[in-house]
Amino acid sequence: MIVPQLIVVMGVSGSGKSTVGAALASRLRVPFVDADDLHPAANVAKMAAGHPLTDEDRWPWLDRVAATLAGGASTGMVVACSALRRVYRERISAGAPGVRFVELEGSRALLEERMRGRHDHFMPTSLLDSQLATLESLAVDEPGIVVAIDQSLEEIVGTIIRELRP
Ligand SMILES: Nc1ncnc2c1ncn2[C@@H]1O[C@H](COP(=O)(O)OP(=O)(O)OP(=O)(O)O)[C@@H](O)[C@H]1O
Ligand SMILES: O=C(O)[C@H](O)[C@@H](O)[C@H](O)[C@H](O)CO
Repeated sequence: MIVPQLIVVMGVSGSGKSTVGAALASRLRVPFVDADDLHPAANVAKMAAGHPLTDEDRWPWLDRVAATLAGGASTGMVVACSALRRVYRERISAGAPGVRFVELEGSRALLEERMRGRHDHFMPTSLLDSQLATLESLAVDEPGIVVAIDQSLEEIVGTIIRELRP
């Protein structure tokens, strides 16, 4: 029997959440949602203007993320969502029981290079330091895995599928 999986691909801006999340969903044949598309317009405008989001900005958005995941419980779903702090992940897990997290981890230099390499994205590279300061890496008692981003997309997706086998 195929057990539907709920997976959040998380990490700071530029870590590859959207790219890895879409490829993972395609391999697993489940829907993919980018949490960037669930932000209220005000959040996107704030980030685009170079201001980091606050917890208050993020709570309603995290609840939308959780509700979206809960809606995918019968099919399985992959969502790309920064989920930077442990309390954010707990909020998502409360609304979408059974969700597991894949943290994409890389050096600051590589993250900056990848952010600078894209030209069609609202997120300014100047926000990378606040993203890193806010990040609480996945703890050993949280459900999920940490994957290094200094490898090919195929390697990253292969590792996730192997290690998160239901
Ligand atoms: N494994 C990889 N190898 C090489 N390039 C990669 C890899 N993963 C992602 N990239 C590239 O790095 C850039 C950042 O990736 P992506 O936009 O998916 O990150 P993100 O975490 O979704 O960012 P944001 O949170 O700002 O939306 C993109 O240009 C993407 O094509
Ligand atoms: O929690 C946050 O600060 C935001 O979700 C950001 O992480 C952005 O949405 C994303 O990284 C840019 O695409």
